Amino acid sequence: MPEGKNSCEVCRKAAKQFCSSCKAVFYCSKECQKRGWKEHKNNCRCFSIQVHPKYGRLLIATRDIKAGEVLLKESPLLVGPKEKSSAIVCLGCHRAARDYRCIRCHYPLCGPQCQTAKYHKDECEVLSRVEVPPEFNGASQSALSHVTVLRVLLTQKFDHKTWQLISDMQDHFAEIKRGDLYRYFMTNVVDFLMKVVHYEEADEATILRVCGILMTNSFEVKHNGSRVRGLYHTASKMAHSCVANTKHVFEDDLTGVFIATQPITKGTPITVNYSQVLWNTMARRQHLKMLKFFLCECPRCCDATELGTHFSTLLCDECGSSVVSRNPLDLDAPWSCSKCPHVISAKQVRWGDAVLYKELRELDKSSPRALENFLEKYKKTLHSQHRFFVEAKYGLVKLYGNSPNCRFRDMSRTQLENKVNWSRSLLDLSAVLDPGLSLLRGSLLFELQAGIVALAKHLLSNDIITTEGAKDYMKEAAEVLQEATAILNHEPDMRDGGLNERLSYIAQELEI
Ligand SMILES: C[S@@+](CC[C@H](N)C(=O)[O-])C[C@H]1O[C@@H](n2cnc3c(N)ncnc32)[C@H](O)[C@@H]1O
Repeated sequence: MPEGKNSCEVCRKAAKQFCSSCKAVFYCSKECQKRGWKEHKNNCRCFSIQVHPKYGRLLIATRDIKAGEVLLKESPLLVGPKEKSSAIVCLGCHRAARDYRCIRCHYPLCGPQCQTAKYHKDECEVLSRVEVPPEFNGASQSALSHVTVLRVLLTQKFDHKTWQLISDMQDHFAEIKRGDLYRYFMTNVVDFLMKVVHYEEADEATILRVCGILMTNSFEVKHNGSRVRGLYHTASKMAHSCVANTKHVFEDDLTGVFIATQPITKGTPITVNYSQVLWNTMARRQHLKMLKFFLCECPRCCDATELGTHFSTLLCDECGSSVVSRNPLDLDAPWSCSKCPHVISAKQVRWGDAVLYKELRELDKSSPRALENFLEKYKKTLHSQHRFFVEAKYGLVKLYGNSPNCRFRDMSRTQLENKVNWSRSLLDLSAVLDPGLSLLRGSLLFELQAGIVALAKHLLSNDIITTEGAKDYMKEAAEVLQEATAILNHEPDMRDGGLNERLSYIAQELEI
């Protein structure tokens, strides 16, 4: 609660009441608060934008924030196709496009109804200058990457306020000019827009800057079942952390809703994870370096054990103990065993990582057997909480009981116990890497409650536990489900009947 002598924002009299949302502005009475709201509502926020010497602009909490609080709701400045995607989206509504093409520009639409859609209207005239439109069959994943860049460039002409807000965003122009992405952007976007689309209103440097702005600041947004990218003015100022304190969801109208997943203390940064929680340090840092142009040095990245989770840890060939990098911030640092003198070179570790990554990608993820075999095969190579083990176990937790290949009634006691035990151990991991009200925690709790009920049913029908014993399982399952529901209710997919649908499916499968 704010302290000291304060004056009313409206009439300047001494004031004791304050805005309960931002807690930064005072009023002497309810009447003054009502009168002041019209002006205050635009500034009523629980954070301020500050400049950090290393991170640049970022959001800092201006008061203590509770887990679950909505920090920000914001409409996008602009959305459009992703930089790379194998799915071709309709430029009118962003649903998956099939064979229909715009009668004017011949770019993908889902049907005549999207011909004049607001997203496509302005760009259509420009795109219709392309003499031979590119092939839009998903073979070229960047076939539509120039469209979003063009949408930004067109705001210069049609929506100057949006253009100003976007062009104020960080672009990492210098890094792009001297980095690996320069050629890629030149070929796929700059040359295409200048030489094929004959877009003459912007020069090479402006187009490259827009590529950099989109790369640095875009959020991935689900829209009409497809994934597109969107620019959000204030949210784009959030700094990255590999253990972030917010999550975000997008409403049907693309409003971004940013929610605190854990308590945030006044004066500390409000953060988002630009990378993936379930990637290990090597993968996250490479990804951030390549696409966001910085090397993360957060506590998780600095710690070879990834905050004690052993998410990157290998097992020693010689003695079976843990092997971790001597310096996780240096990609070339050797990895050494915690017990014996065995050392593995960074090159060997990277090679092994790439091989296992490929093997896991190529596995049939709908087959429990394939994932179980992977765990068996590498149990002497990877720590039980290594990223790839976690991926396989999480895959199995989601598969067990939820797939026609693996229905509860066909599962063995070991499989049911694994669903429960792995959900619990993954929850411990998520408490460190994605703490609080995260989607990961919500999903794991949901699977845990289903696993507990299924296991209880199995044990009861095989006379391993009594009805009294089964009640304890059900009591725990009910508590776990309550927490899962509270978290998952933030998710648009789950809120609108999705959660009930999943619960009905499980109840049907379990015949309860
Ligand atoms: C989406 S922008 C965030 C806003 C930006 N700082 C600005 O001033 O506009 C992302 C960029 O912020 C910087 N940044 C964000 N989080 C960072 C972190 N944890 N460490 C270093 N740089 C960070 C990087 O330059 C990154 O490319």
